[in-house]
Amino acid sequence: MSSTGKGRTTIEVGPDGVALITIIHPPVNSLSFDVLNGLRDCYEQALRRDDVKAIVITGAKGKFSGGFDITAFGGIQSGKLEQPKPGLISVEYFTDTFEAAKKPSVAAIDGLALGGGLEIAMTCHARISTPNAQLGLPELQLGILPGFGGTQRLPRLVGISKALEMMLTSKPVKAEEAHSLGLVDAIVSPNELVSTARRWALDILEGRRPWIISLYRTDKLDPLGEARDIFKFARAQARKQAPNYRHPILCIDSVEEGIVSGPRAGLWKEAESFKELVQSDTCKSLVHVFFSMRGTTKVPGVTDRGLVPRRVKKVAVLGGGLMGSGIATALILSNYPVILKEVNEKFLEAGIGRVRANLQSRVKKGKMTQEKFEKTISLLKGVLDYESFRDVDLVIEAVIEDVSLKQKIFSDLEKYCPPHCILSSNTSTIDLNLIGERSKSQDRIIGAHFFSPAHVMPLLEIVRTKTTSPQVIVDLLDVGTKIKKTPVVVGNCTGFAVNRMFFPYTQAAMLLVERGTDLYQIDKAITKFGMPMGPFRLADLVGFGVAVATALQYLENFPERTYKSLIIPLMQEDKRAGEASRKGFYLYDDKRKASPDPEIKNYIEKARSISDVAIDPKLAKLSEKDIVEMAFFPVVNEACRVLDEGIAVKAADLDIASIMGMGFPPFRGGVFFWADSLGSKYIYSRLEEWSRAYGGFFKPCAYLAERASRGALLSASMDQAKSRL
Ligand SMILES: C[C@H](O)CC(=O)SCCNC(=O)CCNC(=O)[C@H](O)C(C)(C)COP(=O)(O)OP(=O)(O)OC[C@H]1O[C@@H](n2cnc3c(N)ncnc32)[C@H](O)[C@@H]1OP(=O)(O)O
Repeated sequence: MSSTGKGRTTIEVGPDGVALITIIHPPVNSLSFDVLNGLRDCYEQALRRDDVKAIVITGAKGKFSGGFDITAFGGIQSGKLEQPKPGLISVEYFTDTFEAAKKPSVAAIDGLALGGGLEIAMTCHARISTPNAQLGLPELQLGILPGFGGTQRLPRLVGISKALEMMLTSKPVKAEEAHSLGLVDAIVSPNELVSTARRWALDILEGRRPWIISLYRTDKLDPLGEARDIFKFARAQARKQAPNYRHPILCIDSVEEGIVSGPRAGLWKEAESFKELVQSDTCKSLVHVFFSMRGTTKVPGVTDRGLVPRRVKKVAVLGGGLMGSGIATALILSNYPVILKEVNEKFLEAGIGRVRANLQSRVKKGKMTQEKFEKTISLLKGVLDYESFRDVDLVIEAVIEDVSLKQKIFSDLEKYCPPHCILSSNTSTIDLNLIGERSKSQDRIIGAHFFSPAHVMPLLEIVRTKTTSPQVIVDLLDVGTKIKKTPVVVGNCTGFAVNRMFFPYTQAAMLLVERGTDLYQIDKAITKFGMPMGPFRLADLVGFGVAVATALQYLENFPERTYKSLIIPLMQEDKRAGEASRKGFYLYDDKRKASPDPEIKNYIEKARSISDVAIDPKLAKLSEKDIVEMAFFPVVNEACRVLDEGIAVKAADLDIASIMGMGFPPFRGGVFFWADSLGSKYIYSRLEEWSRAYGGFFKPCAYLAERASRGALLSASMDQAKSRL
């Protein structure tokens, strides 16, 4: 096995005869190959030494282990790191060395025991944890399955159903639940952790406590017939929820193999599947997403200056509409006191009502207790004037998209808010320089663009102007993280990053329909590609009003590449406004179920004749692949412009923005990651071909042309791209 030179494992033998093995690999004690080899060496030493009677395994600095070292996947996938032969770690190390040892071992778990971390703990003969421990097998979120025996041991410790739930959702359980499930044997305070584990290990040795080998437990397993039903149900659910994923099915298969043919057969099945999945495109994409998500808070020239985020103690939200109330909900859910300002009692009441309803829906779903509801809503205060703005640290303006109204608000804010207060706008398209035109506080004006519904959607687009101070960006990044959003910092322009990328997608769909492609086929192909819904279903959901307002902004700013379609305006004339009016591209019943509407063809024909567009026989029978490419290559093209203009700092940020803001399938790694898997040359040549046939909308931008001419990656930074020459 190759070495990565990362992390180590120490062994210390106490006078009680217990060897304490500690995993040391900051920040999360991940299991690099060095750590895994070190662990085996420590175990072998402990087993060899006569002065060692029992073993305790723990992790340094309050973390047991965050699992296998995810940075090693890149090396394995590119061939730079040799992938160990199947079974080396799960069978030879974990099963035949650790678990089968003639000396008992106990895991002392503080903080995290995730993935391979929990898998080590499950090979021990008992597990003691602190109250704040979290235990789980989140491997599926990376496109793999637990590969160190987790698919075999977890079902035997907590039962098949619970184990499948934990693996398929990737959600960890907290110590208390782990204890009630039997995954943890005792919970003790952090300062008693290691001493309790030591005693426990000696108790096992001396027969005062049972010596349990998890792999061979059967008491929690359902009888075979019932188990088969559980597997059948789990497979059906997995296929329904993630039809593009193979790894959940392979995970279920491994668990089933262990139940049907015995745990050793299960271990081998798991090992073979792990080997296959590590090399899959899904794993490559999801690992890229994992690191890219963590990279969005690293902004050169901003987060590398040693600035410490200032504490935001009170926030004001202006406007209690859909966005404002969602934003207020997100803030109070993370314990920020919020004042919500509206223009009159009626609107204020409606705004507060929306926040209450957002929280109530959590109570109904069992995600929030009534007591917590009361406590959370008490953080919200409604106001009608600016008097209580004198001590706010952050304002988020979320009124309608009206430039002069926003300008007035920002000049008012300057009068009432303290000089340190961050002045942000939730605008989704309007240039921030325009909004702040009548204000002198240019350095503290920033965009805080949330996505609807704001208390649910995970992305926060932080928009900086040329004058926004780095301190203000750092402050908002901190608030974003605290309210559990993934913040992406972008530059100021019409539509910022997400909407700019998104716009050509809907336009391409309109262009295709006007030239003969079936709109329901388009939605079907795009959904199959992995988007949560197709462009037409989405336009219905968002509402045509929003679609038209955005289109106008684009037409004004990017006329050369805005495709003008009349389909939506014609539908609006007939009071079709999308799902809210029960009629859009689809018809909606009482349960919001969408069905195709035969009348749609009339609007399409009318739009075609007014615009003098003819049906193109090629486009009338496009393959699903072509539909996807014609809808998304214009998105790639726009993403290249966004990057080239410096609106985004790095391509990976746009990958995250596309996944979290547009719903781009995470298993494709984001818009750039996907584009690079196809190659810049190919994308360029197709866009060129379409731009000759269908006009400037498809014209590849200079950045794309330049990268294609060199065969360079679209995502590579300038330096990287040049070094490929
Ligand atoms: C064979 C086995 O079955 C396969 C496996 O074990 S696969 C790995 C399974 N484990 C996981 O999926 C856990 C992944 N990690 C996480 O979910 C979260 O990082 C966490 C809950 C451990 C910690 O979360 P949090 O405290 O918010 O810190 P977070 O910013 O995410 O991570 C801190 C740093 O540790 C890194 N890190 C976290 N887990 C890591 C891992 N398993 N390997 C390598 N690096 C890891 C992060 O990239 C980040 O690095 P950075 O500071 O350079 O950006």
